[in-house]
Amino acid sequence: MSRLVVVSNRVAPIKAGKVAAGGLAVGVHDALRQAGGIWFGWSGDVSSTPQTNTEVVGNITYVTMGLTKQDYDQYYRGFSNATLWPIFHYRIDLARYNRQEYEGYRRVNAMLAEKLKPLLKPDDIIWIHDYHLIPFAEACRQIGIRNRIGFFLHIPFPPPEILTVIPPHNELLKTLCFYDLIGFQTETDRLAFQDYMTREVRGILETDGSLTAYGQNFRAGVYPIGVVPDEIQELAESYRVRPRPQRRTTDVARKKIISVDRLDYSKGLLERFRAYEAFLERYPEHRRAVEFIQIAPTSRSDVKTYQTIRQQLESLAGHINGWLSDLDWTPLHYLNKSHDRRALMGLFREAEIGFVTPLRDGMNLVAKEYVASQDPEDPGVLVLSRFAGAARELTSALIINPYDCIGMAEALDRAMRMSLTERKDRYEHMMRAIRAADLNAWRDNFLRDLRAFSSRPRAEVPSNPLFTV
Ligand SMILES: O=P(O)(O)OC[C@H]1O[C@H](O[C@H]2O[C@H](CO)[C@@H](O)[C@H](O)[C@H]2O)[C@H](O)[C@@H](O)[C@@H]1O
Ligand SMILES: O=c1ccn([C@@H]2O[C@H](COP(=O)(O)OP(=O)(O)O)[C@@H](O)[C@H]2O)c(=O)[nH]1
Repeated sequence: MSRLVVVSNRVAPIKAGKVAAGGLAVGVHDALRQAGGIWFGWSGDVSSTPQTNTEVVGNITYVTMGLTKQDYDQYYRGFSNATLWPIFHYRIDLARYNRQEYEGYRRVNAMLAEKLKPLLKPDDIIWIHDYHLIPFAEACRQIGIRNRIGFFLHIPFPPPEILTVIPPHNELLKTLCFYDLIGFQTETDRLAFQDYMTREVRGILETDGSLTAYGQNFRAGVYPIGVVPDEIQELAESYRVRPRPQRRTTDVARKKIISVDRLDYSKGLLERFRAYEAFLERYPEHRRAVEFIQIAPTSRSDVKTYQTIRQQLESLAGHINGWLSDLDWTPLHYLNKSHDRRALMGLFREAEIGFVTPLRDGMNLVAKEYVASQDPEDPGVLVLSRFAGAARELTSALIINPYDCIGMAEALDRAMRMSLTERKDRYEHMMRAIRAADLNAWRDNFLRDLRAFSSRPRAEVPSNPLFTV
């Protein structure tokens, strides 16, 4: 069997016990642990003399490299997270474009491809992850790498009307055509991509389902990322059996609502806080009977839009607690610290309601983790945004629209009152969906299709001196 080489901007922490907040790191790590191979990407270090580091842990060889400050600013902070991220999450209002940043993004992709080349064997399968690395395959082809290369987009793919806001959208999307297989989280994302390729650049949808555009023939498919439900169950249970601090006899048993997200404007945190406030206003009978725990580790905190949302959240959390708290009741616990997986799964199991309300999200693994952590005999209720990729599979959650504040408040009230029978019915239905599309299925289906779509002669790739290192 050919070796798997994974390339992603973010590589999960190599040291055991360190927290990887972010679905890509969690999902890819689990997938590589099964198959073994190389994981190649950014170390997270920024310095004037970037180092390459190789470390072997079990069956995974981690090859990570630092970035210069200029590369980091242009490639990661700039084009990836201030242009692509907001636009791919339908937030044109938060996006900006800078031509130097785009050139830096292309340059870093070319540099990474050069660094990867000497590590490759001819029959390696290369699996590239996410929006930071859209031009990676083209950069590989330009330097003569002939291996099969697949790409998985973890975030949504916007409709052409939104995508074309990116000034070099044509040039950028052309580079995607150098992959053999392109994977999306949902059918909506795949269709938006197909729409762009056929309407915008007059690509052809072939009778075998493949696409031809810019002289390249490639495939696009849907591979929803999943979790490993049994492992999550075990983590959640083992957390619960740990001794708990003695409760005071006067302590009230309160229901818990839990949310866990990177602190990102795409996650709908402001709307969620406002909905919780509306819920306590409209249903005063629930006051003191509930507490909301929001875990939101800071993310990309040197990008302006992330600093703004953080300030807004601090102010709103202070406002809610200021007007509602009592000496013996804090309605909202807002924590910026990241937590390890065991603790999170334990907290999910203890919470009666999982409140997952992104404005737009590729998948949202937290939604699946919340369900998989539950006690099957007494499961909690998932309240889930229709705009999370996970809503396509978890149709038995209480589906809400995160732009509808009162609708979310009503869903919380319904979740608080839901009977055990209904909770179990919904839980069992969701668990069937989670098991049917678990993490192994995600990895196996993608790699099966990539292997099946065998290498074939490709059109010549003219090398572009601007992006050659
Ligand atoms: O690497 P960072 O800039 O710190 O950000 C963390 C990751 O965030 C995004 O995760 C996405 O992938 C998840 C798993 O497929 C998916 O459930 C979620 O909806 C996405 O937002 C990002 O796509 C990753 O590249 C980042 O590493
Ligand atoms: O303090 C934290 C916060 C989050 N996570 C994990 O980070 C992932 C977040 O993935 P998701 O798909 O929900 O969103 P993303 O952050 O990738 O956009 C999930 O596996 C969480 O359990 C974690 O381990 N510790």
